[in-house]
Amino acid sequence: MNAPASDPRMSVSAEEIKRYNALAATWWDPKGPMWPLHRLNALRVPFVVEAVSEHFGLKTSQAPLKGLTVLDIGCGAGLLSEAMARAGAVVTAVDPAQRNIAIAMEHAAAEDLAIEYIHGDIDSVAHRQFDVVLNMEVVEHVENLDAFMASCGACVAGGGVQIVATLNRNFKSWLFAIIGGEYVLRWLPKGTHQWRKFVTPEETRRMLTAAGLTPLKSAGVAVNPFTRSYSLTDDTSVNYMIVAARHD
Ligand SMILES: C[S@@+](CC[C@H](N)C(=O)[O-])C[C@H]1O[C@@H](n2cnc3c(N)ncnc32)[C@H](O)[C@@H]1O
Ligand SMILES: [Mg+2]
Repeated sequence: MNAPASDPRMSVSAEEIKRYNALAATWWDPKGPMWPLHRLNALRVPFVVEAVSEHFGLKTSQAPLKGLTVLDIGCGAGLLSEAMARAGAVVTAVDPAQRNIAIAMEHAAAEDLAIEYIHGDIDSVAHRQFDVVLNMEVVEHVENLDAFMASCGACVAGGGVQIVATLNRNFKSWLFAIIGGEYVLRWLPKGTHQWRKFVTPEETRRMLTAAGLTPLKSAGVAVNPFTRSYSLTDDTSVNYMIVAARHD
């Protein structure tokens, strides 16, 4: 965490952390600035639960992920972490924005959910392995991405999975996510995303493979600007998710 920004292994940008610390207080307000993430959660939680259950051959039940350890890297104030804990997983969640972790801890306590929250970066869990690593809506905010992805991959236990969700980098994603999302519809605060930090599915697959994982499947995520609802699609040209596994 304290390494200088020029350190080629350092994944955290001070500017990003400042932005996310400022958003922490309203993180859990479904009508506040984080509302798109709340909407997205409604789509991705069932996707994650299904992909993980399928991979581990688990039967769907009230606690479909019971017994699995999950790392939620870049957890924010815990939207996905809490959903995973409710699904029965043993959750460790890490974020470099101190205020996010404070809000996350407070919220989980009020919900009576036991989640291990850590203020730190991927290095704070480098010595540990998990059945599931969730790396969702984070990589487009990270410095030195290859090193970050190598560290995330190393946290996946043998037989485990990682799910990466991010934004593709092409003309359409610039138009939709930056111009549409930040300037026309103004769903996201201006400056939320830097287009050059978006990652193509090919780049994500290459980094997953370099970390010893095998990409299994991918899905696109579409958003309807009128209903503001998210849905799964085969089109990965803007938002997408990739599931990858480490063989035993
Ligand atoms: C768009 S939010 C996504 C939060 C959460 N993953 C979700 O999808 O609900 C991005 C999060 O990534 C965190 N972040 C930024 N840089 C990071 C880094 N280098 N390593 C881990 N997390 C980081 C931010 O603090 C922020 O909480
Ligand atoms: Mg983002």
